[in-house]
Amino acid sequence: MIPKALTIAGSDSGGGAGIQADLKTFQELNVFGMSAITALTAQNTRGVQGVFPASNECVRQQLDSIAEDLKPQAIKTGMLYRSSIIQTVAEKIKTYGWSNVVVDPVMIAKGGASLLQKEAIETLKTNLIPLSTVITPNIPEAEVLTGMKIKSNADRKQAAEMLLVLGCRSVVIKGGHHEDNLEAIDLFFDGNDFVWLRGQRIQTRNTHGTGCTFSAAITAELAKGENVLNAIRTAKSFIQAAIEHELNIGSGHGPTNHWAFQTYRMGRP
Ligand SMILES: Nc1ncnc2c1ncn2[C@@H]1O[C@H](COP(=O)(O)OP(=O)(O)O)[C@@H](O)[C@H]1O
Ligand SMILES: Cc1ncc(COP(=O)(O)OP(=O)(O)O)c(N)n1
Repeated sequence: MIPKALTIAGSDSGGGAGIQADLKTFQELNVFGMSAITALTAQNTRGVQGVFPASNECVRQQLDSIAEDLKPQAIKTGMLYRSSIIQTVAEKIKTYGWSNVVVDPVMIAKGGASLLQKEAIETLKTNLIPLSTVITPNIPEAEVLTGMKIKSNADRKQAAEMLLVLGCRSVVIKGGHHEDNLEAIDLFFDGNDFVWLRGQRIQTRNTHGTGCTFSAAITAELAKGENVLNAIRTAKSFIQAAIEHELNIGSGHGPTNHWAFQTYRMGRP
C-alpha cells in the first residue's frame, strides 16, 4: 500500500513554506502527497506581499473530493487564516474520521505577516486542537495558546502541560526561536514523558519554512505507520539536514533544502 498524506494549508508562491514545502517533504519521505489550499499567498524569501484566502466552499469541496476517492493515512494543517476555515476543516476531520492529525498552529510568518486572524485563535483552541494527535507550536505560538511567557526549560514544560489540557494527544514545542546559540532543542510531551530533541543550531538566515517542513515530515512518518515520537525524531533529523545543507536561494530568508535528508542522512538522531 502506498502511504498517502494530506496537507491543508496555504500556498507559498516562493516555494519554501506552506503547501509547497509540505508536498516536497512528503515526496522526499516516499509518501504520496495531496493538498487542500486554504489561501494563496504572494510570497518570496523577502516576505509576504499578499494574502488571498479561499472561500469556505472552496476548502469544503477540496476536502470532499479527496475524501470521496483517496484515503489519507495522516493529515496536517498549516495556515488556516480565519475562524470559518478552521470550523470547516474540523467538521470534515470528524465527518471522514481522519486520524493521525498534525496541527501546526501557524500564526505569523518570519517577516511578520499575519497568517491567522486574531479572532481565529479561540476557534483553533476549541475546535481543532482537540482533534489532533500532535500539535507543533513554536515558542511564540505556544505563548499565545497558553497566555504564558516561555523563557526557561521549566516554562516550556509547564506550557506543554497546559497545551495538553486543550485536548491534543501530544505536543512538540519547537525551539527555533529560543535564544540558545548552540543548539535548537524541541520539547515533546504526551502526558507521560518529556523528551528533549536536540540538534546543533545552524547559523544561517535560510530558515524559511522550517516549521512547515518539520510538521510535514511528522505527518509523512505517521502516514507510514510510525508512532508519534519516532515520527518526530525523523522530522528533527529531516529539518536538521535541510537547514545544514542550505541552498542560498533568493535575497532574504531562503528556503531549506528538501533534498538533503535523502542525500546526506537517513537515520533518526
Ligand atoms: N538555526 C537552526 N538550526 C537548527 N535547527 C533549527 C534552526 N532553526 C529552527 N530549527 C529547527 O527547525 C524546526 C522548526 O522550528 P521553528 O523555527 O521554531 O519553527 P517555525 O518555523 O514554526 O517558527 C525545529 O525542529 C527547530 O528546532
Ligand atoms: C503559506 C504559508 N504557510 C506557512 C508559513 C509559515 O511557515 P513557517 O514554516 O513557520 O516558516 P516562516 O514563514 O516562519 O519562515 C508561510 N510563511 N506561508
